Amino acid sequence: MLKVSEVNTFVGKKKITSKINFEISLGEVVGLIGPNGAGKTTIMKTILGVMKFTGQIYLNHAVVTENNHQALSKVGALIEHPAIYPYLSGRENLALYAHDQEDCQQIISLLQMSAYIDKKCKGYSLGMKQKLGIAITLLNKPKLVILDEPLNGLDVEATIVVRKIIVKYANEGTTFLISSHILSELQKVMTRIILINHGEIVVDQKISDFNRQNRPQYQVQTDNNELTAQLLQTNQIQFQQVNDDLVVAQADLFAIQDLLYQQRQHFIKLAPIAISFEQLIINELNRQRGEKDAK
Ligand SMILES: Nc1ncnc2c1ncn2[C@@H]1O[C@H](COP(=O)(O)OP(=O)(O)OP(=O)(O)O)[C@@H](O)[C@H]1O
Repeated sequence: MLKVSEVNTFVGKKKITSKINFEISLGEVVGLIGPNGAGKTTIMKTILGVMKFTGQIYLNHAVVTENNHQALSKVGALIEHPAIYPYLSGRENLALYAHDQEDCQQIISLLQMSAYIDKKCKGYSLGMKQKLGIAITLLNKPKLVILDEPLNGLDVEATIVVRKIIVKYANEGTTFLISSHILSELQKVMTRIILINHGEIVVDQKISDFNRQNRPQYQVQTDNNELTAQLLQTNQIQFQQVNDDLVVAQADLFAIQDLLYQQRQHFIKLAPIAISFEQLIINELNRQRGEKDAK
């Protein structure tokens, strides 16, 4: 539904992003992740046709250019601060965009804004404004919703409410492109990760593949750890002894399983070593830096 092809974005003559290529399908929740200044907001603004760029962007096969925003009619976006009129109530702000009262009321209820939606926005807290900004993006059954740091200023309950509404809309076919530094939250909703660094995409994977690939080590115990250690040594399979566990590479698991079977030994423990999602991202960025330095 969204195709970004060979996109370079410029501010004046300065190139901000380079050769950006990705495609997003219906109902995907894509987490756009990367360090400060990596180019996440720039990519989002480029898709919205408000940056100078080369390359092609297609939304449902219709082309987006700096001058042609026709294709964006079914796109909701919240980038930086929500555009809210302070002297109107939340409901009046929503009414400026809403085509359908019922749709509008449902969003107010789902985002739990009923208690303050008829009050003037100038009295809203940061989190209340942020929720209203998110509500505006969800009006009129959008096909694509772009959210830049949507959890800014949200408390725990509001964060859960927003998470649930994202999952609900995605299940109904809305596609999301979300950037957030709160990785633990993003991890709960995203189906795909795009990791960007220095204006380039360095990872573009289904989240399940990313997690699987990055779980490289397992803790192993067998019914005779001592013999197993000797067996691994004899067969030149690398391992570390950590307390009662033998720590081995995921890549060696099948070979280890075969050896144990031949020797009539059995696993009594086989557990992936859990690495936090934050750590996985840091590891990946460090790996990229290492590769760059080696060039
Ligand atoms: N208007 C501008 N003029 C000059 N440089 C800009 C402009 N907008 C963005 N940049 C530069 O482009 C790069 C990417 O910025 P961008 O805001 O896209 O990063 P980001 O990944 O969203 O960062 P953050 O996580 O801090 O929000 C940065 O180096 C930034 O300084």
